[in-house]
Amino acid sequence: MNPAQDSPALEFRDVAKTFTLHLRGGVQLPVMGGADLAVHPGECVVLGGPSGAGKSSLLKMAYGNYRCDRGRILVRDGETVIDVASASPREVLALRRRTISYVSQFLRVIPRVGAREVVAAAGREGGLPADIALARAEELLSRLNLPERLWDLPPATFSGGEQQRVNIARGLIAERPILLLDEPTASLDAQNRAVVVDLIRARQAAGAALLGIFHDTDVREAVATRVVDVTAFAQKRAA
Ligand SMILES: Nc1ncnc2c1ncn2[C@@H]1O[C@H](COP(=O)(O)OP(=O)(O)OP(=O)(O)O)[C@@H](O)[C@H]1O
Repeated sequence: MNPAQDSPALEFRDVAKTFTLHLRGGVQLPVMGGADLAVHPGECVVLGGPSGAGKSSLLKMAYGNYRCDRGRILVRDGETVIDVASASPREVLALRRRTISYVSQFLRVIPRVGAREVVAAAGREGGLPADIALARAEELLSRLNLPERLWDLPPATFSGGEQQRVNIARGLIAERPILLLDEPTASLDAQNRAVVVDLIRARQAAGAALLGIFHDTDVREAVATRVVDVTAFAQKRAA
């Protein structure tokens, strides 16, 4: 058996995070300490715990948006392992191109770029040839029921649910081995939630490692292979 199959795709080891509020006289806000969590290929680990417990912060640290104060965040990148906690910005950007996708609930809109191109561009950035990226963008947008009349319009004026579907297509088009999902179904109706559940399950069946936050109980039950309550990490934060 290939030992890489058994090793995690993503692993938090003894991770701690305290926010320092510089505009509030440097007030320290400890969020978590001693966070240990491993996500293997083919798993969909769902983060649980009350609002403010640190679920989104864990995802943002794994994506390199937030620094962690202590510990390691190990990402398997092909044959090597990269510690996001100590990686250079250049290494983090390379990981985002090759290895990790992050879907938040909000689309960062690019002015004047149409929805189809927003999605296709994400595919090209992930290494897909232009024609495949375009075809796959169209396939995803139609699967996600985004009306074709909207495909060439910039998503700035789209409804919350329409923007979220463009965002999901953007995050899924490149099929990277690790997928971070921060409430990707928050503004969706039942029909589109079901489509997203199918897309997530397909990525999981293909061997991707998924780590996500889903407040919707039905979605959570449909996709989770394991739920990890982050309250334990919050309890180990600095006093
Ligand atoms: N950029 C930031 N600056 C300061 N504090 C922050 C920042 N981001 C998060 N926090 C604080 O860290 C704590 C954890 O926030 P986080 O968003 O990770 O929680 P969560 O479990 O995802 O919550 P929710 O379920 O409400 O989305 C909160 O108290 C929040 O106020």
